[in-house]
Amino acid sequence: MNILFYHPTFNSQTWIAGLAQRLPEAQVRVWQPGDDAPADYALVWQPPREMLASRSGLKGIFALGAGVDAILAQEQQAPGTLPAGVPLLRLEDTGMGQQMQEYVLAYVLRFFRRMDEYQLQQQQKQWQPLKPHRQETFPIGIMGAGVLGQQVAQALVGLGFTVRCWSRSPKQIEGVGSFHGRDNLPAFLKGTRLLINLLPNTPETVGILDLALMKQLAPQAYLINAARGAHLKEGDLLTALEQGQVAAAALDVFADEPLARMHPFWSHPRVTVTPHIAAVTLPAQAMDQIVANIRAIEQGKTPAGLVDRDRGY
Ligand SMILES: NC(=O)C1=CN([C@@H]2O[C@H](COP(=O)(O)OP(=O)(O)OC[C@H]3O[C@@H](n4cnc5c(N)ncnc54)[C@H](OP(=O)(O)O)[C@@H]3O)[C@@H](O)[C@H]2O)C=CC1
Ligand SMILES: O=C(O)C(=O)CO
Repeated sequence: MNILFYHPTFNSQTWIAGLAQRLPEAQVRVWQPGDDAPADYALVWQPPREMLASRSGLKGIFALGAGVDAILAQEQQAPGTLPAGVPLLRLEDTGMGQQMQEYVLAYVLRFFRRMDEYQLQQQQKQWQPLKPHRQETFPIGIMGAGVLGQQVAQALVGLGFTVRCWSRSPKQIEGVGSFHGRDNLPAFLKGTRLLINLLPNTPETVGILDLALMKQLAPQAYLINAARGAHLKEGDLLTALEQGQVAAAALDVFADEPLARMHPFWSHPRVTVTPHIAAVTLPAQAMDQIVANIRAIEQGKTPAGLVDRDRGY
């Protein structure tokens, strides 16, 4: 069994050694330009087109992350990047669920306890208690109720918040209100005081976080975007902040990353910027899942994390 590995920044030796330990029967190699030797599986993130194009014999391509928008966009821009008919798989959780719970809870509590405003008051040496928000009037809405969204919802319910989620198909999540489909998006948004985005970036969801959507939220709403920058109309958020429709935002992802040094988000008093760190790929847990999936495929079983290329996630 031959396995190819390519990631622009990860330490490839960590992955080569970890895969060899988990799959001793495999020969694992880092792809180099010009390498067209046979391979059964490829583990990739932002692969150069030549790595996989017209490569025959692949039984699976593993994206080294949860979101596959980038690799699907590569295929759109350079057809053949992903050989047709080869299963594309993504990481499902592998430690990203807990990280996302931590990230989102940090900002939910920052906004719910008005710590963002106390931080601004401190800069003015202002000793001024503020009227606390109350959970009864602070409903939280999560866009995306998949692997990450559900874990975040359960953590928030555990803290006593009222939580609703929005997904493509109906969901049954204990203690969480469920809305699905575009027709029910207004009902999901109505009254939502804090909105969390955990959607995949697809042709249906790109640009979904625009001013029209923000205006459907409760006044002085909060936004946490930990999904993709492509979801957010950045200028619309600045307008919503200026108009008071949005009180504050925590953003982990941006239309262009790294965020340009001159971007207004860096200095905006009501915007918090983090450098796409909400939930990172953890090699050990990722390799455990990938190896389990390889073994499933070898045994003719259905692996976890299969991507529907047409659907985009
Ligand atoms: N900032 C960061 O560090 C990280 C960001 N991410 C981002 O988080 C995203 C979510 O990850 P994950 O939870 O694993 O993904 P999943 O595929 O498990 O969940 C996606 C959810 O979005 C819903 N959805 C998809 N399309 C639509 C639509 N058109 N309308 C309504 N709902 C829709 C799905 O609905 P249904 O269940 O009905 O199919 C599902 O509930 C990733 O795609 C990635 O972009 C992920 C990891 C880290
Ligand atoms: O896994 C993902 O999709 C991420 O955004 C982590 O970088």
